[in-house]
Amino acid sequence: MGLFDIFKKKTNTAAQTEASPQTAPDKDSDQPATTADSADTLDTPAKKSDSPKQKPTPDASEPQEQPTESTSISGNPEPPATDSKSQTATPEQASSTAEPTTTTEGKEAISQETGSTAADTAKYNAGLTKTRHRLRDRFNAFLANFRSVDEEFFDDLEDLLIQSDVGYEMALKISDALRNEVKLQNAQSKAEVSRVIVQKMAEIYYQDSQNQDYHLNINVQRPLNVILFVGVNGAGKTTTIGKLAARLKKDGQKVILAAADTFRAGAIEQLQVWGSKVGVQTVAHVAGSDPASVVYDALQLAQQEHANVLLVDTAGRLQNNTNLMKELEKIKRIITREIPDAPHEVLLVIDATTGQNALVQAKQFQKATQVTGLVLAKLDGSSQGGIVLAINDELHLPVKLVGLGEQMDDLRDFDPEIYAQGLFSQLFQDEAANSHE
Ligand SMILES: Nc1nc2c(ncn2[C@@H]2O[C@H](COP(=O)(O)OP(=O)(O)OP(=O)(O)O)[C@@H](O)[C@H]2O)c(=O)[nH]1
Repeated sequence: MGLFDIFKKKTNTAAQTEASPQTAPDKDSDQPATTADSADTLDTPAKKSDSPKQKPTPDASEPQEQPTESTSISGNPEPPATDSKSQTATPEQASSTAEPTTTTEGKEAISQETGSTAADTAKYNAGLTKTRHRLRDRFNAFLANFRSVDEEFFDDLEDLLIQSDVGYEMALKISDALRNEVKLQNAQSKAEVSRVIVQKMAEIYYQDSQNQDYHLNINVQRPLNVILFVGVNGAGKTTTIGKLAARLKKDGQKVILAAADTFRAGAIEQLQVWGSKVGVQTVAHVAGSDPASVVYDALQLAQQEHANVLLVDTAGRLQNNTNLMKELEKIKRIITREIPDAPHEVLLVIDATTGQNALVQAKQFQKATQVTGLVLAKLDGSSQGGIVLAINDELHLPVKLVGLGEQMDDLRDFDPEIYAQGLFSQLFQDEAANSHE
């Protein structure tokens, strides 16, 4: 049975949950406290132009020197002194909301193919609703104008795919593959052509995904797993950490959080609130203190307490700020000095609603630091979830986790198969309907 048939079969059997996804709320309104803060912590880059076949170019401002910021980074190898200002929130302070929201997951049968439950599939399908509808609408509009399979057809298809955020390279790859396939299968009618398009998109996507390691590098045998979260302001780092902590704790892991986003007072509190909700300790210093010192203290505590996982939040930063990137390097140096094979993951959190900008950000962060994987947050509020295809294809960076809402239970491991199914399932249905024409 081919991939197309597997998808078709699954599409027929899976519950077609089309629940309206939660809308991503407005970005955290907390403002940085200092002017240096606002200069250093840049907003998400401007939206991409709609002009077709415009290959996305990185933000005009490539990495460049910035004026010295008030918190100078010493060139000396640390260690930062253990700070007496260090505060940790105890699990006992956890409120009655400490437990993750109850789901029926435990009762669900686990798919032998993907290891995911039917509840996961339904969650993905719901989260991908906006993306799927956008793709379907564009796809249908494109096919409504179908006359014949000629060069103009393939040009228009490339435009459609680029505008659907699958990425420039991926769009060309799909259209090239289709040229051959349409000839090979002698597809001429609208129904035949649409079937081949969907089939090929799913196949190319699936092939691409085969070379990626989607698994989070957490090894229970390791004395301590350290995961560093990076990304621009408001992407969803803190929320992802909170949700991941809840999941790991539920799995029996001892987790500690490090509030190394000392740039924004609100960010420290936000992480502490998550720590308290989940029932794990959060190591924090006062706002404005050296983030590397927070990480050092958190490493000490995690080792003393025999924690399994340390999740480190960092300040929202854009990669074109050299000082902030140096700060991130310093954090990494301290981690590696304490635990030579750490950090075990550097996860770049990107906001799925930003479409092509997510790809631009990922490219720039990849240049500046060794990102090992991506978290695609706010997939539920995005109509541009096809960006996963572009990121996979252009950066060869695996998406490891996806955020499908703001609640504790709204984080999932990235599952390429359910993702592709969620993205293409509606198109398959349409293709089936078309075939009756
Ligand atoms: N719908 C939805 N909202 C999300 C998701 N993840 C995060 N959010 C929301 O996005 C907003 C920003 O998330 P944060 O976790 O504060 O982002 P951050 O990257 O830590 O931001 P800074 O602390 O400013 O660097 C918050 O309102 C979150 O509730 C998600 O998967 N789905």
